[in-house]
Amino acid sequence: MKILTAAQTRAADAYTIAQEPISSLDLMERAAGALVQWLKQKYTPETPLYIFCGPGNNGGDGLAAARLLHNDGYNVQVFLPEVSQNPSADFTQNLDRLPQAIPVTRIQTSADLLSALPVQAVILDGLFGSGISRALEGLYAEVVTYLNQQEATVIAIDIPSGLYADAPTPSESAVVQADVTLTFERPKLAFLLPASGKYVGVWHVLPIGLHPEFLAQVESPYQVILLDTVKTLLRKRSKFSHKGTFGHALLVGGSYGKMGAITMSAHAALRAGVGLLTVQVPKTGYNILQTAVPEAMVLTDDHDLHLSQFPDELNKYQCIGIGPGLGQAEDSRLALESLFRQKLPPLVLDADALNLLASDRLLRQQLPPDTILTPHPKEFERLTGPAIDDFHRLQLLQSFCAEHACYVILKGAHTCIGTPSGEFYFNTTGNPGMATGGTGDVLTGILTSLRAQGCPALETCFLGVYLHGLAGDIAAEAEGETSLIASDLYKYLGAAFQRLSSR
Ligand SMILES: NC(=O)C1=CN([C@@H]2O[C@H](COP(=O)(O)OP(=O)(O)OC[C@H]3O[C@@H](n4cnc5c(N)ncnc54)[C@H](OP(=O)(O)O)[C@@H]3O)[C@@H](O)[C@H]2O)[C@@H](O)CC1
Ligand SMILES: [K+]
Repeated sequence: MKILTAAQTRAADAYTIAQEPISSLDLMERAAGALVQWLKQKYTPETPLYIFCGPGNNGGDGLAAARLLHNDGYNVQVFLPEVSQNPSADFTQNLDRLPQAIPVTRIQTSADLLSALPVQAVILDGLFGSGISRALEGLYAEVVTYLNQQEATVIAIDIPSGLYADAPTPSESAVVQADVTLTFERPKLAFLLPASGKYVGVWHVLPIGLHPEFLAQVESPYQVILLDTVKTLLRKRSKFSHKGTFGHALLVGGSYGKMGAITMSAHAALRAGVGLLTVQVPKTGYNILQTAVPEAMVLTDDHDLHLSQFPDELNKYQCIGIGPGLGQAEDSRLALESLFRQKLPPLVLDADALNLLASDRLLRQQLPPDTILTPHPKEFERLTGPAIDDFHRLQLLQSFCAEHACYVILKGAHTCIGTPSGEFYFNTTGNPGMATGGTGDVLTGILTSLRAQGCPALETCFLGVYLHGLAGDIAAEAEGETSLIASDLYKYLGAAFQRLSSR
């Protein structure tokens, strides 16, 4: 699903108004109707609803929703911060249509704000939407600060007020801290990035019927990965298949004190369906691997404690995953250097393999094309240099992927896949319980396994990150987010595959 910029959203709006055709006021009515439908499913008419409306169309949505909710018997009050400004036409029309029975409080100074709103109340934030053009200051900033102090639930209309949809929000701006954001038609880029996403709370997309022709034609490098896409990538196992049909993967990693990492990758690779798995570890890891993962074949390095070589006959593997628990010994860097000079099957690089790459520019230049790299933001910035903000980090991601013709899976709350041709795909599964040691090792195992089974690089990234997050979500349902540990991810990977194929 494509993500649109604020400018593209305005263009979609205009296109829909012209082509459907529909008046701008009726389109606002449709947006308000979608809000009201969502709210009615969640709250009873007795819930006190406090609707704060700014001067633009976001405020217009709030006013239209106030009327519709009131007509359905809901307990609604409206608050209008009064700042000398030209309100939008649709705001004015909806203010004129507001039933007399709805109490309206005009806020001229912060003294007009009530002391505290009831805890069980719901605040609708309709101050500003995607039309924000500068930092929120003065009375608006005071209203935002007041809203952020309330214990009542805050639901942002379209986007938390003050937040920029597709650019860095000025640091001096007041921004509403929402519990829930009900956004129209498409999520906004700001929802998916850490510095801005923290204001958004849980977000839901409400379709409002923007013109499908426009949405199909508009070009955007930003997309979110949804279930419907991922489902189509799952392959059925044919009756006459055998273990050779599902590829042979090689995982390389582990060092003294870090054998757990490569062990978890191995478990995950097997659970993700690879036919055969070989794991190369330093001698110290032999018994550990053979005992913990009896399904895997084990090769040992000449070195006792860390890796210093790769096995011969690499062409018998369909994918090599390198990095979990590897360590950063000079021997291992030299081994990578000689590996990159060979003709290789597809690679997945993680953890210390990325740190070794970061420390050696020449090694980076030899990175084989189509490699999948899986850094977290710190590992990523070791490769590219520091990012000024989340948007700059995306630019760095784009240029790194283009320069090295590789796929980078930048891990985070909404993991982002960067491609050699400059697109960004954001994942929608996963939860904060997964912020625990070893979950990245599990992802490496899944990706290596899928790639070895013949999945092309981009599809491997889609399926891998989606399944990894989904396994995390199922694990969190069963174990709770706090107690979730990395091994739960491969424990519930089978359930994730099943859920994906049954939906
Ligand atoms: N296509 C869709 O999806 C649909 C979208 N819809 C809704 O429309 C919303 C977008 O509406 P919008 O363009 O009127 O913008 P919105 O944010 O309400 O206000 C802009 C006003 O605020 C002003 N202003 C800006 N910054 C300011 C500041 N810091 N401090 C003070 N003032 C500031 C600005 O003034 P100016 O910058 O011109 O000086 C202008 O007057 C969108 O989020 C959604 O809710 C639906 O109704 C229907 C379909
Ligand atoms: K808002």
